[in-house]
Amino acid sequence: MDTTIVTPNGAPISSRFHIKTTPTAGRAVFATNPIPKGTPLVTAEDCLAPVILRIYRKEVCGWCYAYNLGRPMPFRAPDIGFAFCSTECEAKFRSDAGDIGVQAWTAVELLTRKSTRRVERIENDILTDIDAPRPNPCEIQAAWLKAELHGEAIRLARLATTDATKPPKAIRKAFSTPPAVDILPFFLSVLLSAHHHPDTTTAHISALASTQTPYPHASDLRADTTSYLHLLSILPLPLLPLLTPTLCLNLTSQNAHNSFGIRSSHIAPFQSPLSADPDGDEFFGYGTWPSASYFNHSCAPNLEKKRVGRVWYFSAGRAIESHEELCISYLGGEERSWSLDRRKDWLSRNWGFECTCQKCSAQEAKNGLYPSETIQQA
Ligand SMILES: C[S@@+](CC[C@H](N)C(=O)[O-])C[C@H]1O[C@@H](n2cnc3c(N)ncnc32)[C@H](O)[C@@H]1O
Repeated sequence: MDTTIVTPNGAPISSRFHIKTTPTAGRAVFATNPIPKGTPLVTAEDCLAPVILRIYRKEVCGWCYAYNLGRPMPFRAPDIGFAFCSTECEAKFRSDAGDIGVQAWTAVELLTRKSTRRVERIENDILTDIDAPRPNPCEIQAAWLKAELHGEAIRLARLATTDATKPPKAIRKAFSTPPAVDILPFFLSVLLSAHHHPDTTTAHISALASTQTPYPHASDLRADTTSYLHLLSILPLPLLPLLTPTLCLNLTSQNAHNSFGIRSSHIAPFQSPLSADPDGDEFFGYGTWPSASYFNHSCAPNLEKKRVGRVWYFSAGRAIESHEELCISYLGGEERSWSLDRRKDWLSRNWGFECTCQKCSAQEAKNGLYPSETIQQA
């Protein structure tokens, strides 16, 4: 077994564990010494590319992701299209975005609101596409090349100072397709992070595991290229040099392997968020935390994870031996009790990998010996 120790950009550093390459599951985190149950291991505060789905924007705080069982958040910010649980959260959002970020969110909100009625067309698009094969790397490259050429025309049009009352042709052509309302914020939040933290953002994203075929359907690829063109058409000019097809494609490729769901967590009144279930049912968005992205999945995880606001906490769920791999579960709630076949199928379809965790490997070995009995119990 390959035992090379690696230190990817943005990965956590600790005396309790290190990151090594594995033969079957990319890089993984291993204990360097025995770890007692309950030991805190990683606190991930580096929330990157958070997306709160548009349909939840009024119910979920745009900064700390608080959720009050579907009731609207008390502080609405219609200019930027978010709602907040407190004025402090709104102030933190605005300060993190900076003036240029607030301008950018306002531009995205205007575009999204103007075109909400046309969004139905996107949904129909997805339905027609559902049985089509995943776009392959050549198709992906061709689509982005086409977008890049169209994008060049938009950049030139925006740089040319003109008094024309009508938007230039390249921009009108981009707007002939309705906006992908949940992709625009995904690209924009990373773009702002890259603008404010140029040294770390792209380095941390590029270090993450990625895939060459991140788009489940051709409509997902179209949504990305369209969002690129829409953002080029509306964002403040100083952000445009950072917005490139490479950035967008890298983001989507890495997101497919590293995003954490932002869920309701079933926080009942008076329940401490630390004791809530982080995989609670309601899925209202997702985000990437690079420092939390090196834990592989296990169907019998030895780590527990909790999200409190924008921070994920990872701790030992049981006593862990030296050299043991530290794993979380990518399955939520009841999915953890599914059969071996159902778990494997779900992980393969949603995450794109064949699970090689110890529990699955042991069950498969057993099934090889006694197939019909053990599949029922898995
Ligand atoms: C969040 S990343 C984990 C770190 C990753 N192994 C790396 O090299 O950066 C998730 C990816 O790791 C791999 N992975 C995680 N758990 C796995 C498992 N149980 N079996 C096989 N591959 C796994 C898959 O490629 C998955 O998409």
